[in-house]
Amino acid sequence: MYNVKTFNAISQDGLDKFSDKYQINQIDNPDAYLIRSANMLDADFPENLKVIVRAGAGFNNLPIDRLSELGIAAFNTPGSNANAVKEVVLSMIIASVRHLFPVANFSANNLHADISKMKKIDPRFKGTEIRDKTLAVIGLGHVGSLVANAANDLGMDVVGYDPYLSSDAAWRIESDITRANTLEDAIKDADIITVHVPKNDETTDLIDEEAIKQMKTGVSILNYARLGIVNNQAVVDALDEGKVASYITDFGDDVLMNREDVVITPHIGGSTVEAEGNGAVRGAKIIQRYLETGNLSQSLNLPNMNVSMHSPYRITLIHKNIPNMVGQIATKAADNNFNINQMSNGAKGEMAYTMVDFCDEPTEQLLNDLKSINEVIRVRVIKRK
Ligand SMILES: NC(=O)c1ccc[n+]([C@@H]2O[C@H](COP(=O)([O-])OP(=O)(O)OC[C@H]3O[C@@H](n4cnc5c(N)ncnc54)[C@H](O)[C@@H]3O)[C@@H](O)[C@H]2O)c1
Ligand SMILES: O=C(O)CC[C@@H](O)C(=O)O
Repeated sequence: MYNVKTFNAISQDGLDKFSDKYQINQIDNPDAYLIRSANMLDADFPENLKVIVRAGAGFNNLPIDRLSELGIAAFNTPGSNANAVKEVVLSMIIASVRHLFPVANFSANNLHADISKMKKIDPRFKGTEIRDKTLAVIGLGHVGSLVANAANDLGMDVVGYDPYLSSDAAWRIESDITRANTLEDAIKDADIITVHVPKNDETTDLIDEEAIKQMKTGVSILNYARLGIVNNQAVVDALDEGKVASYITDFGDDVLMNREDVVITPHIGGSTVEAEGNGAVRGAKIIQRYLETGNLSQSLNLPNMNVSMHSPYRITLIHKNIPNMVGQIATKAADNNFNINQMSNGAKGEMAYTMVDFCDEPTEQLLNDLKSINEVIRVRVIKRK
């Protein structure tokens, strides 16, 4: 029996995907965590924990280096909620240029007023169209590429910026979208700018005072990525100066409160029934595959590995990516008189992962010998079903 602990509200669609070999939230020392936005940066992880899946895209709530040191495989589910974010971002762009929030507030507060007269005297009620306006999309991954394509289809002139664009993402982007070589090139002529990058050291304050200086007066900025990618104080100063017209974000902050030129949503970009279902289902599949076969793909800290299990026993080893690990592992097997049926190894950054398949059941002696190899972090035995 495997044990899974969940954090946050995990969609039942995902929980239903676990087979009857899994117990959910029954014990405190589980094999797997399935989480959403729960902050794990300072968490203590139970000794038995082997895998943690963040159902969603952003993984800045996971201490990836520490998880690697503990031999815990980490995953996210990028793309599972990208369509949800695309839809809310496009809604917000249109709501912004048509001033729909102040207009709706006005109507709600003036039920008995003569609205047609107010329409003539209040210039806020005349919006603009998005067609032929320039949209800069910063980050063209799962979310950014969908936003860029959809805005392009609605007649916007779209400029994308992503210095690390993957070839998969490049294929997804419509050919008439302009690709900028620098952030400045992307934002300088934009009427609207939307950020879709991960939060990390490089992207913290990506949109700061200097970046705002390079923008056109009257620009609108959207941040549905993470708090801190846009420097909120710089935006507030630019709103006060009239340089920025509006700021729309999924991440509240004291400096943004009580302003008519700011719209805040409470981190709901990926909160749709479909998106939460997608993330939880993917999470449940990742956990079962990793626990039952050792195979994995697109982990945040370990290499891809996909080898069918033809032998009755498999040992998986998480270790440092240094010379002669495979040699030492093979030698320990030979010293214990174990014949290797299959052996695979891969590396990702400083981490490496080796899977060794045997006909015979691994002995305590073999396992202890493997654990004793310097820089081996975790040794696990999997028995074929
Ligand atoms: N509001 C929400 O609920 C919500 C939902 C989903 C995602 N997000 C956030 O949006 C981010 C993007 O999600 P995604 O699914 O598109 O992720 P993704 O990994 O598919 O795409 C991120 C893209 O950003 C690019 N990038 C990285 N650094 C960059 C930089 N300095 N300048 C320009 N581009 C850069 C990458 O090359 C990649 O193509 C997530 O990391 C997450 O923080 C928020
Ligand atoms: O899990 C959530 O509610 C938000 C997810 C979103 O921020 C993400 O990064 O995928």
